[in-house]
Amino acid sequence: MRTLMEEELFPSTPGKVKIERAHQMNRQLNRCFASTSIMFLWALFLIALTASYLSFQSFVSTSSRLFSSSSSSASSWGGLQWERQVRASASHRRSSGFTVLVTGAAGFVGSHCSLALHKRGDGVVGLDNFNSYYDPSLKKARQSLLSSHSIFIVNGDLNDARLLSKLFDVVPFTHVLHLAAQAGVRYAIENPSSYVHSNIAGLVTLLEAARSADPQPAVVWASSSSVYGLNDKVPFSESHRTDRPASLYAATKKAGEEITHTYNHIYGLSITGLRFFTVYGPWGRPDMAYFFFTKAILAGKPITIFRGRDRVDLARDFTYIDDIVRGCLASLDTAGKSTGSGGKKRGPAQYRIFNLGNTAPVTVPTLVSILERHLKVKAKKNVIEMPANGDVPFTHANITLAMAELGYKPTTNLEIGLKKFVKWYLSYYGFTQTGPTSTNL
Ligand SMILES: O=C(O)[C@H]1O[C@H](OP(=O)(O)OP(=O)(O)OC[C@H]2O[C@@H](n3ccc(=O)[nH]c3=O)[C@H](O)[C@@H]2O)[C@H](O)[C@@H](O)[C@@H]1O
Repeated sequence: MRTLMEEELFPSTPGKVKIERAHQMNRQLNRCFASTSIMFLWALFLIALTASYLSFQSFVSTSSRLFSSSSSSASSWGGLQWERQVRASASHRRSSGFTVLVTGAAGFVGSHCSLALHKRGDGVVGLDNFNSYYDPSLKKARQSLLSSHSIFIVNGDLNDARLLSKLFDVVPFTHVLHLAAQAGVRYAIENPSSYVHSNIAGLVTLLEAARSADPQPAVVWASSSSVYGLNDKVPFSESHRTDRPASLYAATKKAGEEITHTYNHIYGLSITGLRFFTVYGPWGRPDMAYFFFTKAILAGKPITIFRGRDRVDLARDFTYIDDIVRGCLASLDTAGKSTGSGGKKRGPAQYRIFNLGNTAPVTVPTLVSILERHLKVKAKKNVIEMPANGDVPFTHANITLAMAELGYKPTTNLEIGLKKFVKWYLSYYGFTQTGPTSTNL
């Protein structure tokens, strides 16, 4: 039995009218088919477009992870949301404000400088690989603090050239404050390659990105008092010998001074190297003696005090963090512009090196007695001869140059500085060492 539809379309006895009607129906159906196919094609096109956008986004973030170096914490960057965060963080609030890329922004000096720059109205974008050289939860806590001031820290490694080039594409940085490094003098015996990775390879990757950037930023970076090595002329002056480093750490910082000179010479990058002298204070580094002595003294555990040959006490020109921050900001303020563009030097550029110290060395036993007083706990002390592991017997900065050119003038002595440190330490860790109790600076 045929259905009515079949009757209409395929009459048993062909006739003109029926054929005409059949053609009419065919045309309607064809029109209908044609519009459905167009809609179908449009739908396919839209689906393909969405799919390719999504896969591009995932490619960007996957490849950024793949190409980032072997930092212990997986980096993540890329995508529109990420670019928006970077741009927002980079925008300055004062007229002619700076736009500064701060490397090592979750570190001790980096977090303090980022906050100080932001507070005076400059734009700051941080970069940090959050490695586990020391407790990453302290780095995360510093990051939270910066984030509460709308400062964004990109999670990535200095050796990730694609990330650096992306950052310079997204933001025309006026300055780079390069503080990311593998720090610590004695750890170089245990893990020498980490110093080469961060302080040599990472530095070169950063300088490559900076010299190719348009505009080229001025670079201010952290060298170290350790470059004076076996120099025994005191106080240490920038013109003294620095060709006898006592540790691999010192050697990589010294190499950094030569490498930055090369980029200044060839590409016209404006360079300021700052030789920091044993920086200490709130939110400090747990690998440094004043920090882990505090932890041990509170826990009733013994501390080891190194002593030099002939029973001479070791001494350091301990420098308080706020003084160092002022020195860093003054260096940025007085930095000349880089002179290159399109990867080529257009004229000579500024190259400077400054000591940032306190000019008042204090012996390690005196440091310990100040801590005992502030903590109101007696330390259990083991005094041993300084092992041959990279240490130097003393440091003492001549800061005449920094005073003249940066207006640098340290104002906090070790007694006051350690009091502030202990206050922060107790509020952050409490007495139990179980974890943070506060995150206020
Ligand atoms: O100013 C610098 O260039 C360097 O300052 C510090 O290095 P350092 O001065 O050796 O600081 P600490 O590791 O805190 O040592 C301070 C003093 O305590 C002594 N110390 C260290 C550890 C220990 O168990 N016992 C001990 O007596 C050291 O010999 C040294 O004299 C930083 O750790 C380096 O990253 C930085 O570059």
